[in-house]
Amino acid sequence: MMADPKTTNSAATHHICFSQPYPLQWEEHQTTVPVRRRELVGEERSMSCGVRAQGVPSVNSIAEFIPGSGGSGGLAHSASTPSFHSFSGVGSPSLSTPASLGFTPMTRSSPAASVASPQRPISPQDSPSRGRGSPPNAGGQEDNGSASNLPTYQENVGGTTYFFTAQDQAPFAGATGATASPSPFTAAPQPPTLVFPPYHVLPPTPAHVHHLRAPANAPHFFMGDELRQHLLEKHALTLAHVDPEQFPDLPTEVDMYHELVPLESQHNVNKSSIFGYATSVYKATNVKTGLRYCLYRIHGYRLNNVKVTQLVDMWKKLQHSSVTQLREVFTTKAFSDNSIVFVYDYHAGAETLAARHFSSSSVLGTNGWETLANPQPGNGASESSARGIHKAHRQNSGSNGLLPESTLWNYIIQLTGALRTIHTQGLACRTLDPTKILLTDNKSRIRVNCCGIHDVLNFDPNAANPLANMPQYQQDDLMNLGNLMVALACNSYMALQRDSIQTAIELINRSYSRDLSMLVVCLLTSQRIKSINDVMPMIGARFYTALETATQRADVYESEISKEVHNGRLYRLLTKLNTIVDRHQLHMDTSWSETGDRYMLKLFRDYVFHQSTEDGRPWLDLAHVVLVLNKLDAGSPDKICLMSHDEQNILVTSYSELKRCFERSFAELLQAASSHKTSLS
Ligand SMILES: Nc1ncnc2c1ncn2[C@@H]1O[C@H](COP(=O)(O)OP(=O)(O)OP(=O)(O)O)[C@@H](O)[C@H]1O
Repeated sequence: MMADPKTTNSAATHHICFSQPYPLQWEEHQTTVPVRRRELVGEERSMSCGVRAQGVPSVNSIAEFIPGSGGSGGLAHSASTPSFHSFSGVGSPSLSTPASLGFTPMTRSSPAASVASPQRPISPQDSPSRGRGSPPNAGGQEDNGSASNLPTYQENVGGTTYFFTAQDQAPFAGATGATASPSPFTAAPQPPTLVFPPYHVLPPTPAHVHHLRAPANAPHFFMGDELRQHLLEKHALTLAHVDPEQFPDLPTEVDMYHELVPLESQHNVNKSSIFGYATSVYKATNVKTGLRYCLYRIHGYRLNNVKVTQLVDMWKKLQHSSVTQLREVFTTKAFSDNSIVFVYDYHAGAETLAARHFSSSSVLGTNGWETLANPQPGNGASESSARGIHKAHRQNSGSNGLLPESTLWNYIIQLTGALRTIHTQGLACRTLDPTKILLTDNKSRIRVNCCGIHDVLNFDPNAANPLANMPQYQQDDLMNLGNLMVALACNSYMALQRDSIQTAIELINRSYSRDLSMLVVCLLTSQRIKSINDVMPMIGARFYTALETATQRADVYESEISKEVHNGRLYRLLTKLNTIVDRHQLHMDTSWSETGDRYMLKLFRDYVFHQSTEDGRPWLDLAHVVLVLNKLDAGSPDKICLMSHDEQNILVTSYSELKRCFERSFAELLQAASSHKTSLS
């Protein structure tokens, strides 16, 4: 379907340039190209190649966007793709940051800031001009700031400094009789100039990430389902409340915390085997900051010496990614007793190692320990031993019901990292127990929990030096690490019983590499391991594996974030657009959203979201939405044809002009909003 060239007059096309000030009636801008179908709107791609944004669109180029005109029979714009090269001859639009549009930008760079004008490609050769006063360096090179932009050199001859350019150098050398030799000042080869896309578009997943995970159906515009699900679960848990009627004993406020949520199914009225007191754990919200914390309450404890604050302060300062951070300690009567509360960072969805690896029944039971400890013919571990596989290379894969060796090393590396920091600070962990180690972030991260509680509960006010026993406690940490590894490797607490430990070591010896069993034996006997630093050589190259895994994970996360960074920007754009379009009234003016800039934006909104195919079906194409919103955000000089609701007129404009309409309209809204506030106050 072609538009009739005869119906387009020059006066009308002049108005298309929008050189006249607003507000204008929309009819003043219109071309009088009659159209017959709603799908007639489209983008004028060809004009971006040479015609300036202020130029007059040719009738042919308008007709190019009429569906079917090219014989394709579909929507012309659905096939449109951005041509980054088409901007080179066109005046670059004045681009503004999202902040200038009124909202605080979330991203570091705005489309404008990061999109280099194609007319002045970014070159790393740029340097400050001499006029700015940077003194020339002897023998150095600097920009002379002249129009020719030739580099200037300096040379000191007999106390006189001569400045010359590379061009001058040959005659200069000749005049002084110097031998012609290759100049050390020869200008470096120019690196290729880069042409950046004129607006943000999401690049494909980086190849190194794509080939890492590569699920064939991974969403391209949004983060992967697995990560999304994981984050949503954490958000939900962080925001979860409990019905106060279900917990009538729960205080509404404890010190600076409220919205308490018990993290255990029932209060642990039995004394904790670790601390010797009854304990309760709650998620709570800080009243001032709204941040979520974990309150670890020790029932019926009366603090009677404030000297302990010295140790508490040391723990508060200690920071490590594998230690749950202690924030503060206070006593309270809010629970109708004397309780002491330790406030730690809250990690949504955290699970203890005990819950993960030793189910509640198996903590007391054997968890298959008997079978594993006394292998029968047919048991995988004994068979591999019989075949004489070299132990140094054997790695338990987990197929025999035991934990994979890689998991154990992963735990060892994180736990020894935590211990190293704790011991370096002169403290000791004292809680290396499966119930006091948290698994977070899809079970890949572990954190030592409840640090500092022992130090407070067992504080001796009469001790001259509260840190005097720390070396002994640090040795205990190493022993406890050995015990923890035995329990995890044997899949049972039973292995730690005095008469079982030898059998447990044999099982580890049979089922895991020699390195692992050596490490466990050394930890339990304190033979070769006198301090946590002695463990490091025994871990050896496995650090590289851990580093590699962490780096790969960081790569994947960065790739996922880069998808969402554009979504966040477009979300802000859409939010603003919707505050303008179809607004019922502004300053009691009910026609505000139907005239001038706002009318243009309304037609643009329809162009983005409400198009139909030739046979009347909704045309839904996310790529189209993303593309045109990006062009609007960057103020691209590309042309766009909008159609009136009565389908009688089309309007040719550019994204840069639409962006100006958008900014003016939103500024009006902002002004109206703030003036209203002033008048109210
Ligand atoms: N900092 C924290 N962030 C999130 N959840 C936590 C945090 N600390 C503890 N939890 C959760 O609270 C629950 C109870 O912790 P607790 O230390 O009491 O474990 P436990 O197995 O009940 O130990 P005990 O037998 O000594 O009472 C655990 O499920 C744990 O996941």
